[in-house]
Amino acid sequence: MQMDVLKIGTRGSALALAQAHETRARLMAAHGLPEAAFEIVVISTSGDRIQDRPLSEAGGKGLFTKEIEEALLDRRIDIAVHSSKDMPTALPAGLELSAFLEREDVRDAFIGRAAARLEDLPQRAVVGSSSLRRQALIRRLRPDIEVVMFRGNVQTRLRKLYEGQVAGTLLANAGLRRLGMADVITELLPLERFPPAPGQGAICIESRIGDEKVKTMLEPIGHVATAQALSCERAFLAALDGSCRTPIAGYAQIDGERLAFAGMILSPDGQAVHEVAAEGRAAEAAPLGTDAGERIREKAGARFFEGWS
Ligand SMILES: NCc1[nH]cc(CCC(=O)O)c1CC(=O)O
Repeated sequence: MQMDVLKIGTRGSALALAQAHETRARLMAAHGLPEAAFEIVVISTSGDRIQDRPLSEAGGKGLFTKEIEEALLDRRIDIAVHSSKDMPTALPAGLELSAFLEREDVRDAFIGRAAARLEDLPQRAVVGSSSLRRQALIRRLRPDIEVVMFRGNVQTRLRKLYEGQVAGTLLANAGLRRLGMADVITELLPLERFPPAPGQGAICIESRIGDEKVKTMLEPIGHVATAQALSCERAFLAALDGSCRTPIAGYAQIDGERLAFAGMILSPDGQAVHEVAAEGRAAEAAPLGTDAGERIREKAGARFFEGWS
């Protein structure tokens, strides 16, 4: 019998390909299918092409997903594999996040050259990061440190580090692990002082709403607790209006039927910080996240989100 090939869309970066291969491996194992039952389709996105300015200025998160979502809608691919962290809260009509793979470790990793630990860096050391959240968290902890924009893929960033352009950089532990590069890490940063970005460490799969064949395929590889955590974190982000110039952290932990969420927003210099906590039933993940987002908005005041552009 002729079998349909499931087309898996992904960006072409090493991390994106690792995530697509992991998804394919899980689908093969869950369904006893050969590799030939899948085709990995690499799609270049505007986010991959823009290298000369911060993405938050060029249009933000959607830049990594637009062309891939067009391919989904045009049926050139059947599923798209993404880092949840890079997904906008609003998806195009007709598409949904239909599965989340079990989450990796969510912590940020420090890769230091001048010192193994971030807090042991010399005064006024230069650290590279293009994440608004990481920049603000570093400055909050060490106002003397100079944070410089640091873009490019993981390999490029590490080369710049070892060439001596910076004394250290921060990357997601999850990404380094998926690349088999966790050995470069010199410190795993504690969650309390370095709360992760919403979605960090979780691979999500996007597909067409109503595609029953895909839904059946994905069912066994989806992880319920990760989906609940992500539903809370994405609702939190959406309630903050996705104001992509504001550093935002948010992390939901699931323990059986219970969910605990911690959220934080910061000024870019790390000196103004607002925190929010929520606890409740995992089944109510989304309303808990929305409520946390509304509460932190209220605490901070509308002007907090306008002051930093
Ligand atoms: N914005 C790039 C991006 N998107 C997801 C990850 C890491 C992997 C993950 O969080 O799942 C990274 C790189 C990084 O932050 O180090």
